[in-house]
Amino acid sequence: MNTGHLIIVSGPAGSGKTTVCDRMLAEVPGVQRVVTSTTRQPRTGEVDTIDYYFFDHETFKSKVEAGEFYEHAHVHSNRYGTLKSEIKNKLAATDLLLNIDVQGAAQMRETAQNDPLLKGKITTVFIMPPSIEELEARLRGRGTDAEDEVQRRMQVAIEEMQQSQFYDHTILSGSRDEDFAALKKIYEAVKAK
Ligand SMILES: Nc1ncnc2c1ncn2[C@@H]1O[C@H](COP(=O)(O)OP(=O)(O)OP(=O)(O)O)[C@@H](O)[C@H]1O
Repeated sequence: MNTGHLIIVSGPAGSGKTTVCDRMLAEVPGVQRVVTSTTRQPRTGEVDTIDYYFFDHETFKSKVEAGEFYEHAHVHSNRYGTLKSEIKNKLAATDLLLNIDVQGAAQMRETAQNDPLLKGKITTVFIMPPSIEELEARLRGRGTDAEDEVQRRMQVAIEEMQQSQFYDHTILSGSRDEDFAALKKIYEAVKAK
C-alpha cells in the first residue's frame, strides 16, 4: 500500500528551494528526496541513483516515448525529468520531497491529476521571494550566475511569481530558519490529516 505524501517545493531560481529542502531532508525523519533524471554528465562526486539518474540521450528519449516521466524538460542542451517509477517505488515506504522549477511543478500538477497513485497525496508549496531586490541579492550572493544570467532569471522570476496562486501553500521567504519552520509546519499538518 502507498502511504506516503509527496511535497512539491517550487519557486523562482534563487528563491531558496534547495536550501529549505536540504534542511528538511537533514532534520526531518521520514522524508526522502525524489531523485530526478538528467542527460548531463555527472560532476565530481555525484553518484548515479543518489544525486540523479544519469541517462544518455538515447535512453532518456526512449523513456520519454514510453511515458515513463511525470514531467521532463530541455535546459540548455540537456534534458531533465522526474520518473514515475522513482515516485511510485519510494512513496510506498516514505514521504517524498521534490524540489522542482515552476514549469516542472505545473507539469507535475497536470499529470498527477490523472494518476490514481498521486491523487490526494500531493501538496504543492511555492517559495515566494520577499522582494525582487532580495531575490536579486540571493542570486548574486550565490555567485554561480553571470550578470546576464542574473538579469534573465529575474525576468523569468517575475512571471513565475504570478503562478503562486495555483499552489496549495505559499511561503513568503524570510530567514533560512523561518522558511524551514514554515515548510516543516506544512509537512506536519499534512501528516496530521
Ligand atoms: N531564507 C534565505 N535568506 C537568505 N538567503 C537565502 C535564504 N534561502 C536561501 N538563501 C540563499 O539564496 C541563494 C539561493 O538559494 P537556493 O540555491 O536554495 O535557491 P533555489 O531556489 O534552489 O535556486 P535554483 O532553482 O537556481 O537551484 C543561496 O545562496 C542561498 O544560500
